[in-house]
Amino acid sequence: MSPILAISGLSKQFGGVTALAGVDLAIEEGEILGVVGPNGSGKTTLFNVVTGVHRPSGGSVLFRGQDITGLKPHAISRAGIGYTFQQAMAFAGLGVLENVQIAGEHVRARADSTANPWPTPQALLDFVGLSAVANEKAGVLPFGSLRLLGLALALATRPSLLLLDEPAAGLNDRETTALVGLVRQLPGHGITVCVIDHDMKLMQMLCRRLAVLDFGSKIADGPTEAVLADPKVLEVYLGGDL
Ligand SMILES: Nc1ncnc2c1ncn2[C@@H]1O[C@H](COP(=O)(O)OP(=O)(O)OP(=O)(O)O)[C@@H](O)[C@H]1O
Repeated sequence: MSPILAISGLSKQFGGVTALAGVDLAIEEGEILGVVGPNGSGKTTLFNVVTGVHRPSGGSVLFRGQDITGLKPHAISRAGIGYTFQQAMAFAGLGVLENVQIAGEHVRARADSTANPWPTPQALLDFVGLSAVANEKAGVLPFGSLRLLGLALALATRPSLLLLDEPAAGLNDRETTALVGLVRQLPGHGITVCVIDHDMKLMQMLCRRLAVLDFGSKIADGPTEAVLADPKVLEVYLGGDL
């Protein structure tokens, strides 16, 4: 089967800084792929280029065979790629349920008419465990709940590929376990996942495959345990948190 996302030779320069130096990466339909690498290795830039936040300096991104390179974020979202940010992006003054309603409002009627696992905003809140605070203002939610709301907002756009940027940053162990439980269910609902995180325990729990970036280049890509034992990867993390 062809990959849901095929990234080829992707590069991005910021002035004299090479954030991505010709990355090839395929994300297979139905998998949870992890992307790791030291600070500044290009992980967030990779997501930002795929989602249209930044235009690449070179290379291409194919989503289900369609060239989406350099399209605007709204067009990429409409094509079916969702994204959660490191900072939760809810409207603080609006209710939790209202936020989910708004996020789902501009979703195109899907041509493939696949069943929606969460046909209402309320069903999405049930899924992420925030029903009890549906009518609270988003701005009063504790940090962990705000992250879950971020996940609900991304799912409300009905993505078939979801990119998660450090979804567990700042969460306690209980919240992280809850998040892992939710993310693991996504492939069963037809949603492929690609996740960036520094927490290798989290990545081992979530991902069967890891890709490793270093200075904007992919230095490893394969089964999680093999990648974490790869001397090239160990060297990059020497003295780090592996
Ligand atoms: N908007 C920007 N303008 C200039 N340089 C940038 C910009 N965004 C990223 N960079 C640079 O590109 C390189 C890659 O950054 P990026 O944020 O993608 O790394 P990262 O792997 O996500 O890091 P972290 O793990 O710390 O989040 C870094 O050298 C960074 O300083």
